Amino acid sequence: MSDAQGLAKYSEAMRQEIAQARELVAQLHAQLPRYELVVWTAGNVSQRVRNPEVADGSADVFVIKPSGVAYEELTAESMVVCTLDGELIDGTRAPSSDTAAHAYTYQHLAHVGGVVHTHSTYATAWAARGEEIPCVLTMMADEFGGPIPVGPFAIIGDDSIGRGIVQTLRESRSPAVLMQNHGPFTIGKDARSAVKAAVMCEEVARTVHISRQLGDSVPMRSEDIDALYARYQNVYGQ
Ligand SMILES: O=C(CO)[C@@H](O)[C@H](O)COP(=O)(O)O
Repeated sequence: MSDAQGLAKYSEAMRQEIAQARELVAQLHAQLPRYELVVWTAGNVSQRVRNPEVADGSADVFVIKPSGVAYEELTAESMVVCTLDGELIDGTRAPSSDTAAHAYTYQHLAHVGGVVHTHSTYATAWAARGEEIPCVLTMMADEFGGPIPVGPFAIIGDDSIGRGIVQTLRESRSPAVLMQNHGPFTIGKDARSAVKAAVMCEEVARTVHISRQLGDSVPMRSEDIDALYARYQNVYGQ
């Protein structure tokens, strides 16, 4: 299942980048069950591969998992390659059912290099309530720069989910959005960063939920959130 030309129209350098992305995306998929962010075949990870021959990014592609394949069966070879229009250009199976959402996000957020979707329990419980996760932890200020916002309810099948992701994240520093009644989508400079955001999103969703059972959380000052975010994003681990 590929278009007539497949990857032949891309440079050798880009084909090597795509091969490396297949290896990486296959490995990163294993992190979703490892951190208990998905069950069965739910969830997906993708990474953009930029085409240096077209500066506006319109000729970029991305690597994503095939739809409905068990995590233990995912390999680099089984990963599929799509255009930013969501069209399959190389792969032996149909791409993820969330391909349109990933594609729309890459099309409209040029800085995004990786997208992840999970159904992690606590973050999805907040999504079921349509309630953003308030920024009441320094860990949230570090990673999300504020609350984790809720995106609109959208049914899979067209650009709706992608539009909801983009319109929500454009208004937030957060790399995670809780799509109402569905679950979290995360973005990053690459797929590994987006997977990290998905792991941290579930962690804080759980902690803040538990805190809520014990009483009211103590709000954080915006200036403290800003300072923590700036430190973590620009200094930590450098
Ligand atoms: O929530 C959804 C559908 O929006 C996905 O997480 C599916 O559960 C996984 O679909 P594939 O990536 O296997 O097509």
